[in-house]
Amino acid sequence: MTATAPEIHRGLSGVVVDTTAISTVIQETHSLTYRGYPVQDLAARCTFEEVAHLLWHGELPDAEQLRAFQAQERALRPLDRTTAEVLARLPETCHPMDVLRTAVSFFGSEDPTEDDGSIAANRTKSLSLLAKLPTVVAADHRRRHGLAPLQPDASLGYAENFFHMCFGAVPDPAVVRCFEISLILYAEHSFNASTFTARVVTSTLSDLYSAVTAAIGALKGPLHGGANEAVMHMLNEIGDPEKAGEWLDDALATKRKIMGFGHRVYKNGDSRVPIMQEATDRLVARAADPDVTRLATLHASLRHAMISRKGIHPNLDYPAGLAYHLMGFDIPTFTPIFVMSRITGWTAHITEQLEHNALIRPLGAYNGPEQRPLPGP
Ligand SMILES: CC(=O)SCCNC(=O)CCNC(=O)[C@H](O)C(C)(C)COP(=O)(O)OP(=O)(O)OC[C@H]1O[C@@H](n2cnc3c(N)ncnc32)[C@H](O)[C@@H]1OP(=O)(O)O
Ligand SMILES: O=C([O-])CC(=O)C(=O)O
Repeated sequence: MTATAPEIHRGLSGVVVDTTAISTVIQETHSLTYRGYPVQDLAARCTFEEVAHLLWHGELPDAEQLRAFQAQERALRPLDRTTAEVLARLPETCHPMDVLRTAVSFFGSEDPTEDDGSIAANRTKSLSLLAKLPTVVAADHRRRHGLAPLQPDASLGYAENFFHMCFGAVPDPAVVRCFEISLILYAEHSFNASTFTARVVTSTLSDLYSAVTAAIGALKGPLHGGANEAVMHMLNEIGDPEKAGEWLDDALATKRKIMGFGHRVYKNGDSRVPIMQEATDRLVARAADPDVTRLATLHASLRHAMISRKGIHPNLDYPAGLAYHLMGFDIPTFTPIFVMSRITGWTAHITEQLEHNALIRPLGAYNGPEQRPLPGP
């Protein structure tokens, strides 16, 4: 009697592994909700801090809760001297995602409550990471440009403070708002690869820092968060809007993946793209610069060509990559900004995993050699 071959779901495609109350991606209607609220409404009406509270606590904060949340986040922003020294010793060629991964791992080693996995302890750690990650990203951004780090400014909101720490100035509120919209859109996306990674690590009852460190590693890859950087490299490679179609034909002929396009869940368009594209278009209009207009034309031409040639739509990384460039960030900062936002979703999932934990351990269908004896003697 031959055993029936197991059904294999490569890449876990289409597999439902657990329930979640944090967000849902409805591919049929291209919609996304966080705790039931449509993401486009959150992007239109909320601050990133309110969305972080929503993801962690299940509800938007009232005025008093928001004040307390902001005060705690602002107080936790500075890095201690040891962390700053450790990060300053990393090679200057080190990718900022490696800097962040090291920073989170180091935060864990310094935290005497590292192994306390209670909800209360994990909330404190999550807030501390939310507050400190921008300080790390901004210090590293400045280091790449030969500049000394700037201390966080507790009078500024999350998004404004990040600009201040990177550039020593806060831009026009319209630019800050576009940035904040990107943070809201990047905050959470159900069982994506990095969140699933965090849940796998958490399912072994390992600590939150280990789960977040692993999630950063998963996000770094160009098939996931690293795509927002790859988008900008690709636009630079094409250079000329006139060449978009020809470049795409050559790339597709060599089976190259076009960065910022396609999605495992959305097959007819990512629900977040129209909101981010509108925000990016506002940055383009505001710049009123021929080079920016050229870049935006190239961006639009490639999008149209990809949809018409392959029927494959852009994902959030496509407009976000261009937006971050227009805001003045260098390319290696793009995926770390994604981390500054997704830390909210990851840590909400870590809590949810712990509340109903089951060790995550799938099976593999073995296709190696039959059992055999070791070579003699
Ligand atoms: C925030 C985020 O993480 S969003 C994702 C960011 N990643 C990217 O932008 C990287 C580029 N995109 C991709 O590599 C893919 O679309 C993924 C990894 C995101 C999704 O991949 P999957 O769900 O596994 O789809 P899969 O790779 O099987 O694609 C199905 C078909 O569409 C093609 N396809 C999908 N995306 C692309 C793309 N970006 N460029 C070219 N072809 C593509 C595949 O080649 C495949 O074609 P085939 O059936 O002829 O072999
Ligand atoms: O859901 C996914 O697979 C990837 C994604 O868009 C995200 O993590 O924001």
